[in-house]
Amino acid sequence: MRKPIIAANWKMYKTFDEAVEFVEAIKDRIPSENKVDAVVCAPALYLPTLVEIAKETDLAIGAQNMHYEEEGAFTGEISPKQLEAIQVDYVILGHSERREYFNETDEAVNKKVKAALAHGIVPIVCCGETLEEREAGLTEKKVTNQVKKALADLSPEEVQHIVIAYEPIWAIGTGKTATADDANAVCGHIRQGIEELFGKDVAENIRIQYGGSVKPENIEELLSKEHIDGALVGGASLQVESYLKLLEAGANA
Ligand SMILES: O=C(CO)COP(=O)(O)O
Repeated sequence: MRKPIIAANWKMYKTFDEAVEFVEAIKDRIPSENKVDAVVCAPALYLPTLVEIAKETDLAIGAQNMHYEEEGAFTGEISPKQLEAIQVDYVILGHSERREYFNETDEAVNKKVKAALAHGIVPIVCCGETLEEREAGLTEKKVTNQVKKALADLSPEEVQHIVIAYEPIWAIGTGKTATADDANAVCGHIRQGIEELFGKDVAENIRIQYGGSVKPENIEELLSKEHIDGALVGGASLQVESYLKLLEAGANA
């Protein structure tokens, strides 16, 4: 059985004080690490502080993006080496907002995935279709292709450490959730694609999250589905009680 992973993606929300207050408020209320992996992916400039506060608790801290180079003349960027040095555990890669607004390509995502793994950071690799693609019946093709390109040239051993997040773009921040059955079907296709590329064991072990308007009211049904192993949550991860309810659902799934 795959352990659920519930990750908050705070995006560009919260001031420093609000972020600190949030992590202080939840750090001793996280369900056991044996039952659920709890992650908060915060704006980069808060990471060292949040890692320090969350130390010796069951909460892990993640970044929302990174560059693939170790270091260099890349003004404004943050490297995997820098994240590793402050003990960041996870990094979200290839989020649709980064692909859309910052021109992130499948090729760049692939380089970032390799760089994260080389630095012991778990990549949460995002994929998902637009509404037009869904209506044209292209969902599975789009999503499996994104995953295939993100994981290009990796070994089965490397792939099993990765987390995939299926986030239909039309469901992000819109209040529209994919039905649990639809989300499960796409996650099942992703798993199938991974089996074809990396074998049955990897496909059975890799965790696939659903993201897109996940909230305490719908998470249980989503997590009850065979191929959904967690959630990547934006809006509903910004309030303490709401995030804790999501974690509870993960721990009980
Ligand atoms: O993009 C998301 C998480 O990465 C989903 O955001 P919402 O939960 O706000 O729809």
